[in-house]
Amino acid sequence: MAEPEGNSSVQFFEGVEKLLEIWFARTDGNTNQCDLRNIPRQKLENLLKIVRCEVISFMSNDNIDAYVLSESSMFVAQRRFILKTCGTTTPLQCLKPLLVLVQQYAGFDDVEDVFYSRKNFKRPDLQMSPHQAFEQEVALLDTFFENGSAYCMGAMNRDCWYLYTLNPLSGENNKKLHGGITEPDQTLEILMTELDPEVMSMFSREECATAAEATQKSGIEKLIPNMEVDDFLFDPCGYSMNGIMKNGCYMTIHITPEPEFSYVSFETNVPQTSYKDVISRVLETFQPGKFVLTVFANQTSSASQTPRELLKTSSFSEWMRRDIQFCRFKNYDLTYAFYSKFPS
Ligand SMILES: C[S@+](CC[C@H](N)C(=O)[O-])C[C@H]1O[C@@H](n2cnc3c(N)ncnc32)[C@H](O)[C@@H]1O
Repeated sequence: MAEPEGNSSVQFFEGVEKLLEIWFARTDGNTNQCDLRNIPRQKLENLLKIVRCEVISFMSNDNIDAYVLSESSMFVAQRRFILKTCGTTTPLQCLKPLLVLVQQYAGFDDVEDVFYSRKNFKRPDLQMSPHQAFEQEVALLDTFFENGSAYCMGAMNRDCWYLYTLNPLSGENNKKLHGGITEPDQTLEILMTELDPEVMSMFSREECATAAEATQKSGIEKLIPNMEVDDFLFDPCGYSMNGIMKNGCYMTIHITPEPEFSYVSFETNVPQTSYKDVISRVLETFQPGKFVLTVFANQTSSASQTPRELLKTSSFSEWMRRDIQFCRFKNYDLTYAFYSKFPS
């Protein structure tokens, strides 16, 4: 029989996030007057109550509103809504009120694309409905979206990554409305586990007095230059940060440092013709034992060559790689792979 994990005096925290990204549109194509940032702050805060988290910090520029949450982050741009939440939050429970708010305040009447994804939870038994199983999440998503398809990438009984996205068969009569996002778009995610305890100790009040100190000391501030940073250090440990650029690009990092269940996520939509250097810097900074890498890039993105590059054996050759795959969803290419350190 398996032994219970870790030190039972430490309260378990599920670092793995549920990531919901929705792109909105109008059936008549006229989106000039539409903007998700017209949704009043109080309405968004009410929405987050349903998700079981709250805003702890906020920054914005002309292109993006970025919220640090008690459980991860939310980004609101003109037509793209991103909600990334960890712990036992329930982001899919806010779908119905969100779609109402979007119509009422932002003026959109159509969903152009949806991406709901997450790694497998360490303790699915602690989650609340509909997040106890991916099948439950999919059943709920299917009640809102036509042409949604659900996938499990990796090993179903071990490390895996779930994805739900709109993927209509080409030639279906709704293709015109849901043809896909045409502006360049890309997202890199690195989901890391079994992290170096010395690195993780920096994300505690014992070692760093402020979030800014942790950001600087750990090297997070050098991962992607020219980011305006909003960071938060939890007590006694735990760290979250959002970074935004004037052009609306973002990065976000969340850290659960407890050695018994350490987890770090890194995500950015900054376009790069090669993500190799960013990925190397992230791995160097956090020193994980294992990680899942996912890269989405649509056809107009400068990152569309990523799959070819990640296939090269010289890329991350110091890591054992399992299950590298390429998939096409509408006009997006997805590359994903699972990596583990070679045993020393
Ligand atoms: C919100 S942060 C980052 C979560 C993120 N999804 C990740 O990558 O793990 C979670 C870390 O902060 C700690 N923490 C301390 N106080 C917390 C609070 N009030 N709410 C959420 N997390 C808190 C947790 O124990 C955990 O280590």
